[in-house]
Parts: sequence; C-alpha cells; structure tokens
Amino acid sequence: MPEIILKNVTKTFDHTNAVDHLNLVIKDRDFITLLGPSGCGKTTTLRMIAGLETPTSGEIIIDGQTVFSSEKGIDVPPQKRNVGFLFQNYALWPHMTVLQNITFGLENLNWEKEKIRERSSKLMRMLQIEEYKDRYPAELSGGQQQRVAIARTLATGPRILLMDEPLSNLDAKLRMEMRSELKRLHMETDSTFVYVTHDQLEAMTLATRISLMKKGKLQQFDAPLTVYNCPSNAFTADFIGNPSINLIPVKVESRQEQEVLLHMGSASIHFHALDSMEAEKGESLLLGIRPENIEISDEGTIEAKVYSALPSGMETVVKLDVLGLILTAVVFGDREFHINDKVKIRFRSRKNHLFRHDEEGRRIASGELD
Ligand SMILES: Nc1ncnc2c1ncn2[C@@H]1O[C@H](COP(=O)(O)OP(=O)(O)OP(=O)(O)O)[C@@H](O)[C@H]1O
Repeated sequence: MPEIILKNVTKTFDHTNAVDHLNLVIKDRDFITLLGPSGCGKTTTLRMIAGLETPTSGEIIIDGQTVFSSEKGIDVPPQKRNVGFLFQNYALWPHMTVLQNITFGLENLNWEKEKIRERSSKLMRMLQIEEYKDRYPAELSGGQQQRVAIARTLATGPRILLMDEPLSNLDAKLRMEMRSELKRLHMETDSTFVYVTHDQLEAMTLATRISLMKKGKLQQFDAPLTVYNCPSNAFTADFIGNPSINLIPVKVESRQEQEVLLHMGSASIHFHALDSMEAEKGESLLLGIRPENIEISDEGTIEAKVYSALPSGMETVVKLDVLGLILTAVVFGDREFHINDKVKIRFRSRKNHLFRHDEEGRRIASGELD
C-alpha cells in the first residue's frame, strides 16, 4: 500500500517557511495535484517526498516506512524510496534511441534480457511509442519525447510517481492529449501519482484530490468538485474556476436566523443560508457568486449594462456593470452581446457563498440569493 503521509512537515529557507507544518495523507492509488500560486511550496513539498530536499522538521512515511524523521534522525536517500520522478526538463539521453532510453535503467539494475524486453514492449504499447523505438530523441515531437520520458520513469516499476509540471513545455493541444494519457496511465499502473502544477484546470481535470497551498500552508485538501463547490475560504474559491468567482464586498443589514439581508453595491439582496451561520448585523463580508450563477435573462429583476463580451464559440464571458459593480457572467451557446447593451440579470438558485472579509477569508455559509 504505497500511502504517503506527511506529518507536520516544515521547510525553512532563509528564516521563511517555504512549507509550513504540512499534514497530508495521500492514499494508495490517489492522483494528487499540489496546486497553488508561484512560490507557495509545491516543488519543495514534492522534493521532500522524493528525498531531494531535507525537511527542517516533521516526518514523512512512504508505504509504511519512515523515510524522514527529524526527531528520530532518519533520512532515507532518494534511490531507496522506490519513487519515480518526472520533472519539467525531463532530458532524454540524446545519443540513445527511444528503446535504449527506456531500457537503460533496467540494464543498470541487471534485469534479465527477456524481462527487459517484456517490460519495454508493454510500456511502449501503453504509451503508443512502439513505432518510434529506433529513433533518437531529436527525431521526435515534444509530446512523443514526453511519452518516452514517462515510459523511462515507469520502467523500473515505481509504485509512486512524482511529477513536477511535466506538461508545461507542450502546446495547449498536446497538453490536453497528455492529460488524458496520464489519467489512463494512472488507472493502468495502479500507482500513486503526486503532480505539481500551478494550472487550476490541470489540477481539476487530473486529480482525485487537490492539495491547494498558499505561502507554504495547506488551504484545502479535497476532491476537485468539493473544492469548486465548497471552497474552504475566499482564496480557494478564487483560485479554482475560470473565469474566477465574483467576490463582492457586502455588509449585513439585518439577520433572521438563516436569512441575511446584504447591502451590495447600491441595492439590498437576500441570502438564505443552507445551514446555520455566524454573521452579525453591520459585519462586512465577501459574497462569492460563480459566473455561471449569473443569468442574463429578460425575466431578471436587476438591471445591468454590458461592460465587455468575450465570445469563444462554446460560451461567452460577459463582464457586467451591475449596481455599480463589475461582475463576470458566463453565457453558454452563441448569444451575441455588445458593449453598453442594457440587460437584466438574476442569480441562479445554486450555491453561492459568504466569506469573512479578513486575511483568512473563511467560508461561513453557502446558500441561495434572491
Ligand atoms: N534552495 C532554495 N533556497 C532558498 N529559497 C528557496 C529555495 N528553494 C525554494 N525556495 C523558496 O521557497 C519558496 C517555495 O518555493 P517552491 O519552489 O517550493 O514554490 P512553488 O510553489 O513550486 O513555485 P513555482 O510554481 O514558482 O515553481 C519560494 O519562496 C522560494 O523562493
């Protein structure tokens, strides 16, 4: 069971915590993405799991074995952790063919010839690179090289594969293709994948669970749709989703049990919380409305003006001037909008969120608007 457990793992560089008391349990066969803005500690976390970076404190357990413990003085070297790495600059050996690149590691481990042949054939079939086996890396496209690099990493059969932005050198179309290859590969190999990315779409589409970090601290560790629908705070709500959620400063005008009247822009709006919540009269909060929850419709009751419209075929992102605020809506299909068009909007009765308007920005309620 290649479960990875991080207990209170901290890494300090120059008096700042790149990773700050991180606790994670990555389950067997999970596909975890480590996500967050530049400098939040994703790569450092991955490198500490790999054994390439020594934590300042904490404990790391892989497959039941303690591979690092500051207290017990344990630090197992990378080659003894039975993990495979795939980094952004995955340099293949240029003077070796595809086949030689894949089999080199196995020959070094003194595998039998027949076993090497079996393993390399299986991997090349799985990654659809059999026809290139005698070519040199320079004779392959970026995506083909990437697949060879994956095959080479998987050859020795690591049950844990650590990847740091492995698709970032590829163009958008290839990246999309490789994402589905990686998902299939994850299923076929029964391995545990840990994948670093700063791209929220990549994290959403690949992961079984997303670990979202900010300034070295874990913000949320949940399934992608849970992070999307139930963000733990305003930061996670804002980081996940494209276009981003609308985060609107509001003030509580009055409150009756689970219903609050919010002052928003130049108007008031009702919010019905699905559960009990803590909000006090006069309190400043942030109201989070996903762009798909703003409907432009003649049946709407709130007047708005089109500030800009960005059609992309399948959908149009429409920026609206509403009650003196600029809000983003998404309209599916091929409706046309023009700048300064007068429209009406209403909020869909789906989940909207209220967050504290402070540094932590904790979600205090989810509910409906009218
Ligand atoms: N060897 C080092 N020496 C000093 N500071 C470092 C070192 N490695 C990382 N850091 C700092 O630690 C923090 C976390 O870096 P890390 O590379 O883990 O971030 P990241 O989330 O992977 O960022 P990116 O998406 O930009 O790669 C950053 O502030 C970085 O400057």
